[in-house]
Amino acid sequence: MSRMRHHLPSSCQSHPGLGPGQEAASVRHLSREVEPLHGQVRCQAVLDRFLVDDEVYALPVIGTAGQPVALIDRATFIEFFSRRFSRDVFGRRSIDELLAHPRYRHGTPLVVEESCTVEDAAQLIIGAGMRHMVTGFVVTGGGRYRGVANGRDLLDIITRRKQAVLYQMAHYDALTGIPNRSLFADRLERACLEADRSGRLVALLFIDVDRFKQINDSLGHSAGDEVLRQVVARLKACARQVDTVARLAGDEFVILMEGLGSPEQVASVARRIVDSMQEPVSMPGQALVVTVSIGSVVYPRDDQRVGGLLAKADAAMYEAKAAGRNGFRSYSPDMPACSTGCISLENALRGAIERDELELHYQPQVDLKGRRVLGVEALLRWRHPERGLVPPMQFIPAAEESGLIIGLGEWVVRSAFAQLRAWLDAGLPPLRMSVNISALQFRQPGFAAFLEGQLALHRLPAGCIELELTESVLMKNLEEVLRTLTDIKALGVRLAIDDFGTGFSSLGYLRRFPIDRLKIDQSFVRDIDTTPVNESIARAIMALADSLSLEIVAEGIEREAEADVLQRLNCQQGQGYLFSRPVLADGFTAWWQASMRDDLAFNS
Ligand SMILES: Nc1nc2c(ncn2[C@@H]2O[C@@H]3COP(=O)(O)O[C@H]4[C@@H](O)[C@H](n5cnc6c(=O)[nH]c(N)nc65)O[C@@H]4COP(=O)(O)O[C@H]3[C@H]2O)c(=O)[nH]1
Repeated sequence: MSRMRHHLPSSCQSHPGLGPGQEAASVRHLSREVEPLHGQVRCQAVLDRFLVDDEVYALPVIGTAGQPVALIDRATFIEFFSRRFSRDVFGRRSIDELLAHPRYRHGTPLVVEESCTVEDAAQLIIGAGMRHMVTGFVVTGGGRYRGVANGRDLLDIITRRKQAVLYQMAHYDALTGIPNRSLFADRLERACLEADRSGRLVALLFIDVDRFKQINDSLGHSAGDEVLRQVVARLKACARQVDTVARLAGDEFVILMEGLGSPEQVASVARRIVDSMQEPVSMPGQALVVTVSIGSVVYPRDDQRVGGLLAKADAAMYEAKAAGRNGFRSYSPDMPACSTGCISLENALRGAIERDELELHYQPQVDLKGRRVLGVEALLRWRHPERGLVPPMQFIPAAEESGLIIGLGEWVVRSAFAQLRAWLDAGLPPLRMSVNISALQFRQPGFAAFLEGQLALHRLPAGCIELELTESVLMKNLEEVLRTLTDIKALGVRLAIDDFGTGFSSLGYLRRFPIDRLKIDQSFVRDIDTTPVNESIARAIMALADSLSLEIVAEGIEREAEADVLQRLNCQQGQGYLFSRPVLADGFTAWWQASMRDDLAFNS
């Protein structure tokens, strides 16, 4: 039996795309030492090892010259062994005879040097055949056998790596490199919890660059960007090392100060910032004086609710602006709770259903080969009277925080079901409707009963409905989640995991939960034709879905080249702007009918 040896690519030691502080992980960390067996040993010994040690997923076989010649994986072996005839045959025969069995296809092992990076190992697996994702591979050090590694652990590491890059993108501001609003919100919450325990104070400084719009409009965006970068450098120089300097949006910054003994320290930092701005900002060919207005608030003195602090610091900042800019105000209760620029999203969202401001947009899911419509995803939009069409990511987090998502989510289910009924009544062919369900909605007692009622009300076959859940929904209270999933599944409704790969990606739950489909997150689909690590991840997810008999759909396909790669990887279903953007029901109906006519014309 021949053995495949793979040489370390030159890129092994470092890898592009890693975030700061991330080092290239090697497969050394993945290997488990498993004593190899010899080909002459009886199969009974293999079975004994698998039965005794739950953690062993594959056993290496060593040839006469001491080189690894095969891997016997648990799943295949146990399956063969437990067949009635095999129990006698394999129990008495040698491993060599087992490996000669035509149905035992996992003989040839993939051999990888322990210093190889996990990304390069993934590439090797792709080259050698995805079965190694299930069987694992042999790890050698200096050419000698060191252990075996599990393909799923490899996938886990690559996914976590990708998550770290996504984390950086999701939590840090790209222009200035400082924490963004989301990371700041997280740190603020933790700082206040700590203050409750320690009895110390937390302060927020809300900083707005004066007349920034004019700078941007007159000098251009790149000059505006440079001003913001230099302002950030000064804010950092004035803050203490332990403080968080974050960018909220545009020209709005915030400094979070924790562990304060008295509020006086806040004013002195604010004064230092105002003073530091006296030095002009140097731009190519000119020097520009930039000033800032600052408002501050102290927790718990000014507000005991974490959620109210930012609005109060903002209100204090507006007072500083109103007093002539280039100055500082600390919050006092006679200031309006919310500044003129601050619109309470939560209040505006309350009553959005009654005011008929919500809309569902529909985006098709197609079969990548024939481009026929297989299903449609309902996506929520809020048509705000002043702001226009608001995308869900701008209001769903607030709706989740306030609990409003439960009412909104029910509205989405009712409306999507009614739309599907309307399409069926209009004589259109049945299609699958996917609906996003938030964690809070999913955890509502009686959620499955609500679904059952809506299915009956709209006379829909349950198999036409698919709920899209994010991984985070599934990760808490596993037993309870499993009960709800089982109740929903009992109705016949399908279940999909949205944004697969970006969350916790615990492979354990995939096996436990009655999931039908995985949606490969769009961050892995983006530029898959030119980004090998995205291709590796998509391929690995596909192999995983295949081994667990799950359907798979790729989201966020924008270009033909991306669709081509996905098809080559055997992904059969896709969704994305390439086929259609999410549109209102009428727009979708027209698009759908046109695509059916094209199909007919093509086939006649
Ligand atoms: N760049 C790019 N984007 C594409 C492409 N194709 C689709 N998209 C966008 O990708 C998102 C896919 O939805 P999702 O992963 O379920 O992610 C959804 C979902 O998690 C959440 N959401 C939307 N509607 C609802 C809802 O009714 N209930 C709940 N709980 N969440 C919802 O908001 C997220 C964002 O929704 P949208 O803004 O509508 O953004 C949608 C869609 O417009 C493409 O080719 N390129």
